[in-house]
Amino acid sequence: MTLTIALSKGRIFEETLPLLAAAGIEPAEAPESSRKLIIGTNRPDVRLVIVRASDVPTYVQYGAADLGIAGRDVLIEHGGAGLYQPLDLNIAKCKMMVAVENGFDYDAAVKHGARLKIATKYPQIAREHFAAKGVHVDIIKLYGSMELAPLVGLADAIVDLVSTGSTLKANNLLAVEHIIDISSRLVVNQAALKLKYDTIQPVLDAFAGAVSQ
Ligand SMILES: Nc1ncnc2c1ncn2[C@@H]1O[C@H](COP(=O)(O)OP(=O)(O)OP(=O)(O)O)[C@@H](O)[C@H]1O
Ligand SMILES: O=P(O)(O)OC[C@H]1O[C@H](OP(=O)(O)OP(=O)(O)O)[C@H](O)[C@@H]1O
Repeated sequence: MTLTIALSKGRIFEETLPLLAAAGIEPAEAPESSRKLIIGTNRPDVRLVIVRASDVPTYVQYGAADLGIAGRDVLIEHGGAGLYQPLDLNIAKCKMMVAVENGFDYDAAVKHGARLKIATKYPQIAREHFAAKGVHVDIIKLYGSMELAPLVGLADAIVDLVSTGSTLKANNLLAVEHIIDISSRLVVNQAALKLKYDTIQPVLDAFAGAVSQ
């Protein structure tokens, strides 16, 4: 039975390579240099499909891929329906943060009960965070370049991923609140796990053994 693994290009693909190697899987091509969306491997029974990071849970949910690797951010926004999440892979690590333009008094705005405009690619995470704090917000959904929003008056604050902090710094922004730690997880289609148990379980075991703490 063929095993299909959904991955996104870039950091997740790169950081997944050692885990795949531990399971005896080597991609035949690198997605960065190939236009192909289905990539074979050294194992005739394993193929990779290359999709947008935020589409990985959808492919796995509907069984178009048996396994996938997705960030906790993406999984929370997706909701996780139909997905088994057996393993935190400890890769693509970063933090979900609230950030504002330098000089904006975030604490005062929150204290005064002002209604804040929040630009983000992660509306679910943002909504839950501010609801838990009892802060009223209008969420403005963006698909990228969130850092621009406070600089041009689109939003008071952003909810975005931060790793080194250099993107915030380059745009005169300051992180004011930590929401959650993010890393990527292995996701498995629940039906596939039963039907293809003999193929999937050794891959899960190999990944678990190769996760760095
Ligand atoms: N700067 C970062 N450092 C470490 N991990 C990150 C960083 N930015 C994002 N991530 C994590 O890596 C995952 C994949 O990020 P990537 O940049 O490949 O896709 P994306 O551009 O966020 O998604 P899409 O292409 O679907 O819009 C994210 O979902 C997140 O969990
Ligand atoms: O704190 P830093 O180390 O600067 O990382 C943070 C940046 O990383 C992510 O963008 P990414 O590099 O994935 O660019 P993209 O969203 O345009 O793919 C995220 O959206 C931030 O903009």
